[in-house]
Amino acid sequence: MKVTIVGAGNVGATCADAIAYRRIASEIVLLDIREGFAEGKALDIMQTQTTLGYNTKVSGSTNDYSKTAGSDVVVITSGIPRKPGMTREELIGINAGIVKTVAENLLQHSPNAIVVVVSNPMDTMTYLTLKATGLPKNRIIGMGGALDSSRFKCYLSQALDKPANDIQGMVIGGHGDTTMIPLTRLASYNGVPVSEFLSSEELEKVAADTMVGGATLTGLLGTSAWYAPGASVAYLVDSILHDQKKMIPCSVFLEGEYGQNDICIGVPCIIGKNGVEKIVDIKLNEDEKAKFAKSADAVRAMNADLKSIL
Ligand SMILES: NC(=O)C1=CN([C@@H]2O[C@H](COP(=O)(O)OP(=O)(O)OC[C@H]3O[C@@H](n4cnc5c(N)ncnc54)[C@H](O)[C@@H]3O)[C@@H](O)[C@H]2O)C=CC1
Ligand SMILES: O=C([O-])CC(=O)C(=O)O
Repeated sequence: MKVTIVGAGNVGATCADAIAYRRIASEIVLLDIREGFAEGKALDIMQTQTTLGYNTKVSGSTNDYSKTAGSDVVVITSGIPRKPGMTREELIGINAGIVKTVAENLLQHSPNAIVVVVSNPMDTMTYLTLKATGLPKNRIIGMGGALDSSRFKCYLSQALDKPANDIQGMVIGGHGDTTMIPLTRLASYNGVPVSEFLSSEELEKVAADTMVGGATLTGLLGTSAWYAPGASVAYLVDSILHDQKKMIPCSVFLEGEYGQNDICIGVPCIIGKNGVEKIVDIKLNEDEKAKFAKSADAVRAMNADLKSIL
């Protein structure tokens, strides 16, 4: 099984590393526009094979898409990350052109691939990829909810002082500082609602920290995060390639689900070999429904900026 990752920067290379050492794919191609960069990252990853004990083939390419031919999954991480004080939405001017060109190039060589979009503003870049390529909606998946949910569970585990893997929880809505919706009502500690252990003030703090999780890391690092983003992409690719049918919140095209149309936004999905196999329509309460509608309004307003490129 072959995976191509475009953008061999922080997120792309970390994701390649995780896919390789977890043996999720048999072959990985890293592609970047920067001369020699992807080749260097691929060689460095390949030199962990004997110490980490895997045989996945990892190669790099400087903008030669013929090397990506026949990929089962392609991941788009190319573009610029934000700097402290910026929003993800401010990246649209540069990233939209990059994502559109990269998606078109990838599909010329891998016409049957499932496309995972990571570049920000991710929901709008996912919508752009869908509109620009005309691919069926099940084959375009925006990665954001998997990451936001892992941050949500991390903050919950800290507040509860319990292991993160004993926590369940999901974040839906847009992948933005103000558009994410951590579903605190449905989060649990081994099946017991977290509200049994945390006060509403404590839960509100967990939700607020989750929403600005990416901005907090950007402030600390000077550029945006990569370990958890890379691992979240690997988790999603694993569910696709191994047909795991995991329920993962992903940014997907809605046609009536959650009361929305003509938009890509985060909702719980069953992810398997066909990409998005099902959108799970969970019952939201009135407050959650209102938050979702507001989040969709903000994502739709951002999509309007694509007029000049579509
Ligand atoms: N959806 C999500 O949850 C997340 C999204 N991101 C986004 O992912 C993107 C990448 O972030 P980083 O890896 O930290 O940035 P980075 O700057 O480390 O890497 C980006 C790479 O893209 C390459 N690139 C630029 N234009 C290209 C083109 N036309 N073709 C091929 N490669 C090209 C650059 O040379 C660079 O190596 C950013 O837009 C960031 O905001 C980052 C983390 C999480
Ligand atoms: O914060 C950013 O700009 C990158 C990103 O999407 C994340 O880490 O959630």
